[in-house]
This record gives sequence, structure tokens and C-alpha cells, in this order.
Amino acid sequence: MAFSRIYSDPLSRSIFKKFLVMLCSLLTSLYLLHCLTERCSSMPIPVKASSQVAGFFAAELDDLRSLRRKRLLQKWTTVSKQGSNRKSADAKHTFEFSWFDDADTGQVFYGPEPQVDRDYSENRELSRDVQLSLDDIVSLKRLSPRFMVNTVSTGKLSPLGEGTKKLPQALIIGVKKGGTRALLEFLRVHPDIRAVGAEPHFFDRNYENGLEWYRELMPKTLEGQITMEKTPSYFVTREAPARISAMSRDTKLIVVVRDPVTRAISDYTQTLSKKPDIPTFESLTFKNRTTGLIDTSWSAIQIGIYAKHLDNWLQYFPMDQILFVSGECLISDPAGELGRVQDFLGLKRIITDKHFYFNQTKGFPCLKKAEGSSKPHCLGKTKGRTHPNIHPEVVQRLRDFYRPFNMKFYQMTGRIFGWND
Ligand SMILES: Nc1ncnc2c1ncn2[C@@H]1O[C@H](COP(=O)(O)OS(=O)(=O)O)[C@@H](OP(=O)(O)O)[C@H]1O
Repeated sequence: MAFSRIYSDPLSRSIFKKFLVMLCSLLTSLYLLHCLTERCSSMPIPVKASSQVAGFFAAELDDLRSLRRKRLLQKWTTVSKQGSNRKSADAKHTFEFSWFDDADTGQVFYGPEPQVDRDYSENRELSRDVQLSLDDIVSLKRLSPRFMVNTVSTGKLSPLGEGTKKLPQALIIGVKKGGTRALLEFLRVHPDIRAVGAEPHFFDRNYENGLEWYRELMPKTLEGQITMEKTPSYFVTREAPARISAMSRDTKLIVVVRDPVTRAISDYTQTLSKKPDIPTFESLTFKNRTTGLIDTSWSAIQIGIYAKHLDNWLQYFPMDQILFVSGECLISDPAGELGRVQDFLGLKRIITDKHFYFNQTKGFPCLKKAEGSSKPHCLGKTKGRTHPNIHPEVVQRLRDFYRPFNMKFYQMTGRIFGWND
């Protein structure tokens, strides 16, 4: 009834129509709004989108990490190479490669040991960087940490203990009974020196065996380490300079010299210990005791004519490639002589006073810790023997004999060894 009344009244009908239009437009707006909302919700969700982007960046990040690792390794290898090259050029700018533990991380690794000098912070920072990159590599490549050694020193992955056998770059060529064993034992304490224990006698007795035979005798060394050997008879072997020069003209030569008179007595004492029935020192010294003519053909005398032997070496090597160590100073001041030798070899002065103590029983300086050991170490019984008493007249005659040769030797070497006092 009300409905028919609205349609019958024209005013009411018009209001009703307007109301219907408004309702329709409202419903349409609501519908459109609904559609709009639906559409937005069907767009890719932000989370999905960000995971794709993150995936892309993660790959980039991985690349960057590996790039950083590569750069760090490159930096390490370059610096370690520079370090070893600089060793020979400038002893003050060297890295000491050795095992050490980082106090901060407690990790043990091989590298340039932090030094308490101006290089300290630089080396330490570098060590940390490399340690990180190596940790990464070890875990990424599932390598055993033992592979780390050569990775660090050579930039190549190779097992611990590996290195290569090289021909010696430095030789202790003499003199017999000069103190050559003491010098070699002391030098072996240095981490950048690797030496053969026994005397190879290659350039005098075993030359026919060839250089490959000789190389095989050498210990393995890592980059930057010096290979050494000592054979005191080289100094008096006529062919030795030419042969050593043929191996390498750059070979560094070290000669430990000692007062030729005490050296001769020491030499004789050694022979006497092996052959107790040999003639006396006095009788072997002279060709003719009455005339006082010295028997220079006796090797014990012959070896001490240093100037003559040195002349032969100077035909093949320049003077600055030969270092003369005082056998006397090696006993009274081992650290001082070792300092000179380390400088000559282009090595950092690692062997110092702290490495020695004077052993009262032995009567000689000994090492507080020998190479590869934590125990004190003196040379064996064959070093520092008691010499027989030689007639003072004979000693004086020998002093007179050697004087001009000694003077010549001082002149040639530029060092006064003080044997004529
Ligand atoms: N620290 C220490 N300990 C023991 N001995 C020492 C030391 N430093 C030098 N010397 C002297 O070295 C002498 C032996 O020299 P060499 O080693 O060259 O002898 S050899 O040629 O190898 O046989 C040896 O000679 P002798 O005393 O005549 O036995 C020692 O005087």
C-alpha cells in the first residue's frame, strides 16, 4: 500500500529514483574499491620480490668475497715475495717467516712473525687478513690445515714439509780447524738458513758425481731460505773456486780463519787423536831442524798460508763476495761474529747474545737452544781438544814464518786479525 502511494505521488517518485541512483553509485564505488583491493593483493608480494633480489646480491656478495680472498692471497704472496727479495737487498726490511701463535685468536700459523719494531703493526694487520682468507679457503675447499704452510709462503697449495732442494747459495769453505762447525751450528738457529749437517766434499772429492748428486744432499727449503753447507777443505783446493763459480758466480763464501800457528797445532792434535804413533809436531814442522827450514809441504803448515790460498779465490770471486770470520772472536764474542755473518747473508739479525751462554766445563760458548730443540747444546768432544805442549822455540819460529803471510792477508781482507801480538 505504501509502495503504491509512492508511485502514485509524483514528488515521492522522483525522490525515490534519486535514492536508487545514489545507492547504485555507492554500490558501484564499493565494488570498484573491492576490485582494486583484490588486484593489489594479487601483485607479487614484497617478500618474494626481495628474496629474488637478495639471491642476486648474495651471488654478487659471494663473488666479492672470493675476490677479496683472491686479493688477500695476492697481497700476501706479493708481500712475501717482496719480503724475500728485499732480504738480500736490505737486511732491515725483511719478514721473518716462522711458526707463531697469534695472541688475540690463539691460532697457530706460519707467516711473518710480528716484530716489536716499526713493521709490527703492518705485519700484524697483514697476518690477520691472511689468516681470515686462509680459514675461508680451508673450510671452502675442505683442506687440512697442514696445507696452509706452503699456501702462505709460496702462494701454492702443497703439503707441510714440502719445499725444494736447491744448490747452496752460501758456503763455509774453510779453514780446517778454524771453527767452521761452531759457525754452522750457530747459523742453523736462524729460521732462514737450512744446512747439511755432514761435510759433502763435493768440490774437492766428489765433483765427478755431478751437480744433481750434490743437490740431492741438500735439505728442502722454502722460498727465501738459504741453503748452506760447510766443507773446510774447499779453501785449499785449487779447483774449488772455478767449480763453485761454474755452479753459480753469486755463491757467497765464508772463511773462518784462526791464528795459523794454533790452527796447525789443532790440526796435528786431531791427527794425533786418530794415529797416536805419528812423529812429534816439532819434527814434522821442519825439513831440517838445524837450519830451521819449515816444511811447507806438510798440510798442517800449508793450510795456514791464507794469503796464498785467497789469491786463488780472487781469480774467480770478488772480495765483497767473501766474508772472513775470526775464529778467535767466534769464541770470545760469538754474537758479534754472527751479526756480521747475518748481515753478509742479507738476513735479519736474529741470532744475538740471547742465544749463547758460556759453558765453564766445556770452556766455550754454547747454544742455549739448538736448532729444533729446547735444550742447551755444546759442540762435541772433538771440538775444543786439549793441545799438546809445543816447544816455545818452535812456536816462535812458526810465528816468524807466518808473519809476512799474515800481513799480506790483513792487507787483502782489510781486517787485522791480531795473530802477531
Ligand atoms: N763454541 C765452540 N765450541 C767448541 N769449539 C769451538 C767453538 N768455537 C770455536 N771452536 C773451535 O773450533 C775448532 C774446530 O774447528 P772446526 O770445526 O773448523 O774443525 S774441522 O775442520 O771441522 O775439523 C776447535 O778447535 P780445537 O780447540 O783445536 O779443538 C775449537 O777451538
